[in-house]
Order: sequence, then structure tokens, then C-alpha cells
Amino acid sequence: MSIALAGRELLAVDAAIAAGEVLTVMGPSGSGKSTLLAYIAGFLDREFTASGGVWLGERDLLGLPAEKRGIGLLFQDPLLFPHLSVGGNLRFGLPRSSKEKHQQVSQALEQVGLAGLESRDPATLSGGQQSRVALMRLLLSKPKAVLLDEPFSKLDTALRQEMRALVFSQLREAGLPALLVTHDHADAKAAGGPVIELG
Ligand SMILES: Nc1ncnc2c1ncn2[C@@H]1O[C@H](COP(=O)(O)OP(=O)(O)OP(=O)(O)O)[C@@H](O)[C@H]1O
Repeated sequence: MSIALAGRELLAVDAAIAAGEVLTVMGPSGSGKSTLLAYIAGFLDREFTASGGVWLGERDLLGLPAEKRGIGLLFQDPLLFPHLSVGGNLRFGLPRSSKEKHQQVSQALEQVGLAGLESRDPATLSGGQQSRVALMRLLLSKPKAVLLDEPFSKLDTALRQEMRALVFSQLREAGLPALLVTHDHADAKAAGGPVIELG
């Protein structure tokens, strides 16, 4: 696929991502990394024109509205809902039909070392704890693929290493194909998959 801005090609990418693999796209500021994710997720601004397909298995994603694409997103900010508790944020990610919501939420919290924090206000959690809640909310929503936009860039060094290990191991375990955009070579190395450098 390729994306143009004001008639000039901004970026072109041709790649396939296997289940449990993370493809990293690197490039300088303005090279189109966030634009690429917006195209795949289904919210590209009208200023851009794009051509080429985006497939998830047999499904042509471009024919589907954003909310039907089955894509989970993780950004540099955890973006937790401030009016919901930690448990409320995690339940929000659960498909409407899922049973035993309470148990799924408490297991998810336990998995990331946050057992018992269901009723906490997200604003009272540390940045690292908020990132872990955001990751579990994403996984509980059962996406078919994941897009990561500089997810570690706001964390300090020690936390960044811990979150990289956690995010990539959870994605691998869930067998999800993922696309990571980043400036940071250490992110690409930790992701362990192929790397595309945009010009
Ligand atoms: N809504 C828009 N209208 C016009 N131009 C835009 C719009 N959004 C982004 N751009 C331009 O498109 C180009 C790519 O932007 P994009 O945000 O995808 O880059 P990026 O590689 O993610 O950058 P960064 O690493 O700084 O986040 C930039 O030149 C940017 O100014």
C-alpha cells in the first residue's frame, strides 16, 4: 500500500505479519508512521490519498468501518477513561457477550501484578501501572491484530525495559500480529521481528 499527501507519495509499505510476530516500522519524524497506523485502523485524515490493500487473514479491512476491523491500539499515553475505575476500564474492553467478566478482570490484573486494584481511580496509579492496565484492556477486547504507536516513549528507562518485555511477551502469547512504529532502536530489538525503515 502507499499513501500520498497533496499528491506526493509519503510512504509505501509492502509487508505481511505472521501471528505472534511484531513488525517494526522506523523512520524520522514526519515520515508517516502515525499516518500508516491511521490508514490500517480506519481513521486516515481526508488530506491523504491511499492505494493498496490491508488484509487481516482473508478479510479486506478497507471495506470495513474502524470499529469492525478488530484492531487494538496502544499509544504513548495509556488513555484510560478517567471516569471509570480500573475494573471499569478493563470491563470496557470486554466484548459485550463475555461471561464471568469479574473473574476475567481480576485475572488480568493479577497477570500484570495489580491484583485487587479493581476499584481504584486510574489517576491514583503510577504511570507504569496505568500502562499495564491499558495493555490488559487491549488484550481483553480480543483484537485480531494490534497497532503500537511509540508505546514506551513516555516511560523512564527502567520502566521502558519492563514494559517492552511485558507487552511483547503478551502479544506473542496471544498469537497476535502486531505493527509497532517507533524512533527507538531498542524497541525494535526487543520486538524481535522484521524492521522496515521509512525514508
Ligand atoms: N491532518 C493532516 N493534514 C495534513 N498533513 C498532515 C496531517 N497529519 C499529518 N500530516 C503530515 O503528514 C506527514 C506524516 O505525519 P505522521 O504524523 O504520520 O508522521 P510520523 O512519522 O508519525 O511523525 P512523528 O514521529 O513525529 O510522530 C507530516 O509531514 C505531517 O505534517
